[in-house]
Amino acid sequence: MAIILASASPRRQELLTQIRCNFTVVTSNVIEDNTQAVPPEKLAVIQAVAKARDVAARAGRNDVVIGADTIVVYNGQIYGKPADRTDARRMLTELSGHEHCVITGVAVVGNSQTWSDFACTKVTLRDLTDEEIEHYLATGEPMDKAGAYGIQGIGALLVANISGSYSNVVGLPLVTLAELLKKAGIKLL
Ligand SMILES: Cc1cn([C@H]2C[C@H](O)[C@@H](COP(=O)(O)OP(=O)(O)OP(=O)(O)O)O2)c(=O)[nH]c1=O
Repeated sequence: MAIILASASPRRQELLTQIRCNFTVVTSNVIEDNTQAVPPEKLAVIQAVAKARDVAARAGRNDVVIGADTIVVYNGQIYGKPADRTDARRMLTELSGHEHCVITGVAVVGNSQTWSDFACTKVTLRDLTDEEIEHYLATGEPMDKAGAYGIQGIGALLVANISGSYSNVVGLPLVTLAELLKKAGIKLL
């Protein structure tokens, strides 16, 4: 039995390493579509399940595959990874000074079964000046991150408040994941 992380995200790899989980990485070929007409929590779970199942189809029978999908939700809108710098600027301008939700769907696939769940963390960005947004864009950090910021990086300077799981914001809610892995017969602690 081996644990496979179906993710290209270095943050997810770091979080799994942090909890001393032995795993290998196989990236999925799933193309995300944040325009699907389903509630945001469901969208994140659907995409996490799709990523895990895509890799599970190519994995061994006894392997356990983890998939995840992170989105930001504010004012009824979904913010995924920005398309370009203009899109990142728009996201940061809209999120500035407001509380939003970071939702990560997680899926564990093993033994032809799927277990899935999501976590939701409330994050408030402080009021950002146009100059601060430009400086942050210039770091390049926003480009591969949902909502165009990374709480674990320079983006920490944008965050006024967080309520809920921190690892969820970084891309993998570890307590939620541990519960799913337990159902699949894997105890982390
Ligand atoms: C809000 C926020 C998001 N993120 C990241 C986590 C995710 O990697 C990314 C959202 O993109 P995802 O589509 O969830 O994941 P990904 O494309 O990076 O990787 P894969 O699909 O292969 O698993 O945003 C941070 O790193 N820090 C943050 O503070």
